[in-house]
Amino acid sequence: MEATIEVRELRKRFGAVTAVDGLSFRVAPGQVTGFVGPNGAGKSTTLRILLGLDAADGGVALIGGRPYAALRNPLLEVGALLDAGAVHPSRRGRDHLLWMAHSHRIPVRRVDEVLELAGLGEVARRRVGGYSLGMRQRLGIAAALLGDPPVLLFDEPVNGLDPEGIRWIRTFLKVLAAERRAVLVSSHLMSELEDTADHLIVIGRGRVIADTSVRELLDAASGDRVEVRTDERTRAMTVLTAAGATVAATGRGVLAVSRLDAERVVALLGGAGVAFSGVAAHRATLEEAYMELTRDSVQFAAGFEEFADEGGAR
Ligand SMILES: Nc1ncnc2c1ncn2[C@@H]1O[C@H](COP(=O)(O)OP(=O)(O)OP(=O)(O)O)[C@@H](O)[C@H]1O
Repeated sequence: MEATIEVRELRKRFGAVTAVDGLSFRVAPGQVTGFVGPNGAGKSTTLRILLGLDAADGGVALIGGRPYAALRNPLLEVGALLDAGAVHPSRRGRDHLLWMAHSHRIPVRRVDEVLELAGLGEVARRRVGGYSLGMRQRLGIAAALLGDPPVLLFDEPVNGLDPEGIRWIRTFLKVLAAERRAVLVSSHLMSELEDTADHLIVIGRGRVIADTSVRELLDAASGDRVEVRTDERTRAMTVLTAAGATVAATGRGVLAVSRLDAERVVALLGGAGVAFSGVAAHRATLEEAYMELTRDSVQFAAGFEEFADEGGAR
């Protein structure tokens, strides 16, 4: 099976709320693709439709070129982590996986393999009710990997994890992608995907805002700005503006210069005898780039309280 995820013109409404509004994107194998957007943007709904848990009102959602309902052996074709709290607390971790494996004719040896992969070997025979959130998250990931699927969907996998757990999941996602799987990971926080995602699909109000490599997004957000450190701000501003630059003071002793490259800035300041201690091209952070993209897409329309409630429940 082809390791791809594809969504075309996908639509979904819940009463008056349009959750997904003509969404189209394709996820390629071999890289971690971040699926990012503010709360309520439509990420979970899209993932649920991909997994056949919700029906779309229009468009298609395909795993390896086929809708979920048409997959012959779903566990072998797509793995997903949606809600790590879904396992019954009285059930033991290993038994939960054994039950899943049995119903899909997956050998018992694979159960122990994924328990080891997820770092759960030692607690596998304990009841899930006694697991920490991190352990439950790992169990969810072990379950997703049971059928060794080429396509993986993770909904907010680092939610509520401690720094060690977050580091573990990040590394794990990269390893899974390096094995040529298609890995789609949702998050409402860009910082969670920093250093992990190679590609980003940014959505807002159920629509794609950007479908871009992380590198391209950062390059675009960084623009042609140059930052200059100088104690002679007024003189520097005069010299640079006269040469056609737009200059703004961004902090104590720091000027942001647009429309001139770093080399020209150095030459102009040097030529005019203005002292400066540093000139550097500005690099936007992923968070800055994301804020810029989603500025107009944060959902206010449905009422603040509803979203505050939703946020509190997560
Ligand atoms: N079962 C449902 N019934 C009614 N409205 C729903 C339902 N599921 C989602 N919605 C609404 O659809 C919109 C999209 O929600 P969704 O959960 O897909 O967003 P999200 O991007 O995953 O958000 P978050 O980051 O908060 O998880 C929201 O306005 C939400 O309130």
